[in-house]
Amino acid sequence: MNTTAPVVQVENLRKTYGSFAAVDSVSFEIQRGETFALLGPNGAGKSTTIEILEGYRDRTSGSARVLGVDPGKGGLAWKARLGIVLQSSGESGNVTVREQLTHFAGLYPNPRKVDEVIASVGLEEKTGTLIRKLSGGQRRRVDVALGIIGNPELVFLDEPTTGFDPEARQQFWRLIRRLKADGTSILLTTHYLDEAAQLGDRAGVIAGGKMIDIGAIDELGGAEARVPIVRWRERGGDTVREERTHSPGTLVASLMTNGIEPAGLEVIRPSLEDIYLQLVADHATAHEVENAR
Ligand SMILES: Nc1ncnc2c1ncn2[C@@H]1O[C@H](COP(=O)(O)OP(=O)(O)OP(=O)(O)O)[C@@H](O)[C@H]1O
Repeated sequence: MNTTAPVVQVENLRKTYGSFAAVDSVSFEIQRGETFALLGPNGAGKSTTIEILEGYRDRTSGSARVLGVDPGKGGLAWKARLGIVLQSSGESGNVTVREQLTHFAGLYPNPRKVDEVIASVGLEEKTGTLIRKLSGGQRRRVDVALGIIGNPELVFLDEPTTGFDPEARQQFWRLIRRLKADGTSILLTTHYLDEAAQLGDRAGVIAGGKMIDIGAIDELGGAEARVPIVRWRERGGDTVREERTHSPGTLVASLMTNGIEPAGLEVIRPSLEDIYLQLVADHATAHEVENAR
């Protein structure tokens, strides 16, 4: 196993359906041990990209390597090194949680311990329950458990926490951090930007099949997108004032020297969600302008 080569290498990946490009010239890499979040609006091309990398979907053109192998040609030994949590689960079976996980553990050469995995997704109380009798969120936890039971080197998580309550989401984040600490590489898609910010090392934003930005989570959108906003009320007045500035301290100091005592002072840094929404909106505007030409 080459431990320095990227676990995922994608170059100019393209998937078309007739004249429609669902994925259009997408390139990115994921390094070993890295958590990479693929973000983007509904229909952007995230699942298509992931499904190509999982070997479930053919690509039209471009190159892809997953753990050094072309996913279109990956065999069983390659599949056993991957953990896959699909967007929608087919798990509604007439077997219990433990039976299902024990069955799947038996399919892998080096599985994790079933009880440990059940505990890590918080289903200890449900080990003997039929999967079809679980709630939607609990079933989703079974999907996640099935995705990691084989002790994979690389895990694909396609919207893993949809339907989780806040506590389950926190628990899931702890699980992902443990996987990360064990050196597992992760490709995650999520519509929860706080989830991407919590878990991701880097992220790529896809819109309309194209990668519109890629980078470290705390650098996405560039420095200008991260300028904080200072918001305050002038004492005695109701009007809320706000100003974008690179140096909030200097602004507040100058207000004070000018005799303005700012009440309810807040310094707001744009969240990943703010930055993401701006990126997607800018892309949509640019697209409209291009189409109008
Ligand atoms: N089999 C197919 N035939 C034609 N178009 C398809 C097919 N599968 C997907 N598409 C289209 O490709 C585009 C990308 O879909 P994809 O599922 O990759 O989006 P996504 O980013 O995962 O969206 P979501 O966030 O809603 O899951 C969509 O416009 C979708 O309608």
